[in-house]
Amino acid sequence: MPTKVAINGAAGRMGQRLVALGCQDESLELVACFEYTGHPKFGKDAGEVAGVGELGLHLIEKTDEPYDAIIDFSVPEGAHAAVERAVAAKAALVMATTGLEDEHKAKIREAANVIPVVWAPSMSTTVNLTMKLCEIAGEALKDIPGGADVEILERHHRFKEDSPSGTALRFGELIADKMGITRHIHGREGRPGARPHDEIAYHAIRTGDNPGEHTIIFGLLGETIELTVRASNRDCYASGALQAAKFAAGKKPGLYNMNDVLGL
Ligand SMILES: NC(=O)C1=CN([C@@H]2O[C@H](COP(=O)(O)OP(=O)(O)OC[C@H]3O[C@@H](n4cnc5c(N)ncnc54)[C@H](OP(=O)(O)O)[C@@H]3O)[C@@H](O)[C@H]2O)C=CC1
Ligand SMILES: O=C(O)C1=N[C@H](C(=O)O)C[C@H](O)C1
Repeated sequence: MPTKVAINGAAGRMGQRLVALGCQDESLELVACFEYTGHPKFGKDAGEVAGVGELGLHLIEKTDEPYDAIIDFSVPEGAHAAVERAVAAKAALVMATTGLEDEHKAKIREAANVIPVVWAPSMSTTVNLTMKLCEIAGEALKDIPGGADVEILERHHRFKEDSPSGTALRFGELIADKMGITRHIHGREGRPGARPHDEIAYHAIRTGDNPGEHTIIFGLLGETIELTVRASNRDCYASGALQAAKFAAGKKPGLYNMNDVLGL
């Protein structure tokens, strides 16, 4: 039986790619495409909005159709609504929206007591693999004589609303955990003085239509290692999210991440 999937934020940049890839995947069935009522494309056919032709699925706010999983790529308020929908439908939730406030995060954790939730700031295989590599680097360099300076650069399209990216923050958390770092700073200006080793600095670049890239620098005295991961388009995130929906549907309640989905 195909996994029945609903998409929240279906008219957005990511929502459109989920519709486009989802309608070609025989192992799943798109059953609902949600947007809020005031959206300029509300009521239109989601396939036409996504540029793949009419699918007979309209951008709606409510449905009586049952679904096994809901995927959310929207905004914090939309994510909040998706959690409520998932719990009410007893469906799995794939949470991809970033820039969430603490109250939204608490709501997701609470939902994981009653439904399966896959929650990750990046659904990309190569990003999640790079996170593993950074954990290895952090562990290996944590006590290196002279210290290793960690700087995280991220580059995204001009329309992105949250900074730094959720992915950059996750890279920082994972590395900080391995290296025992507690100070996180965002950019530098003025005369901050010599750089202490026990800090991670984030730099967010916004330019053009970049679908997302991250560079993690470990700077030593005399040598440097940099790990870069770059999306060529959004399909790496969309296909990861569809895979996560199939993974989570029917699983027992709990919080899962993309390592669980990808077997990393
Ligand atoms: N985890 C991952 O792998 C990835 C995560 N993301 C994250 O996903 C999110 C969406 O990104 P992107 O698609 O580029 O953004 P878009 O702004 O293109 O899409 C978001 C969509 O959600 C709509 N929306 C706004 N409010 C609601 C609501 N209450 N309910 C339902 N839909 C709503 C928006 O409408 P309107 O335009 O009118 O506001 C828009 O159509 C971001 O947080 C981004 O960081 C992105 C890529 C990968
Ligand atoms: O907004 C985006 O585009 C992206 N957002 C996610 C993030 O904030 O980490 C993931 C990806 O980098 C694309």
